[in-house]
Amino acid sequence: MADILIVEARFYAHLNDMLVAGARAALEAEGHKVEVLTVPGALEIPGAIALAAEADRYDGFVAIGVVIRGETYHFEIVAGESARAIMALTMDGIAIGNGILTVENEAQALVRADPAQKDKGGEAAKAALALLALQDRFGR
Ligand SMILES: Nc1c(NC[C@H](O)[C@H](O)[C@H](O)CO)[nH]c(=O)[nH]c1=O
Ligand SMILES: CC(=O)[C@@H](O)COP(=O)(O)O
Repeated sequence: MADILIVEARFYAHLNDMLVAGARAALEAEGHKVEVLTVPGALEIPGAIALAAEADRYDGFVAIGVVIRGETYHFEIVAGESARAIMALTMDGIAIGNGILTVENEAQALVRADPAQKDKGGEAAKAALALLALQDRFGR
């Protein structure tokens, strides 16, 4: 049994609820313990994971959020920098599944967030578990 922290950016609450539900279901189906930490936006997710990882209480993390393209370059910053920083933490050996959607519109997000459709929250949770299994395999 692993202790997993879901870090969710509640920028689009109704979409996040679906993503978190999918992630939680995938983790609890395999008997893992789940906590949820909420931050304002996707840009805060990597910093929150870095802080939580220092506390040494969690085996792995699932990043949950939705970034929808607006009118300005802000989309590129939020989508790209959150992914870049999560990847940097992953390369430091922290098991993170990235479930931050980066989409053109809400319709794309709905299909991907819905656990009964593309279930990207559940997919991210399974990715975190896959990295944890690799840590076990390689003795980290
Ligand atoms: N536009 C979106 C944001 N923007 C907010 C940033 O993530 C951040 O909270 C702010 O710049 C303060 O540091 N966040 C999302 O999660 N989704 C968006 O579409
Ligand atoms: C992440 C975004 O692109 C969006 O929320 C910001 O919208 P805008 O570029 O229209 O300010």
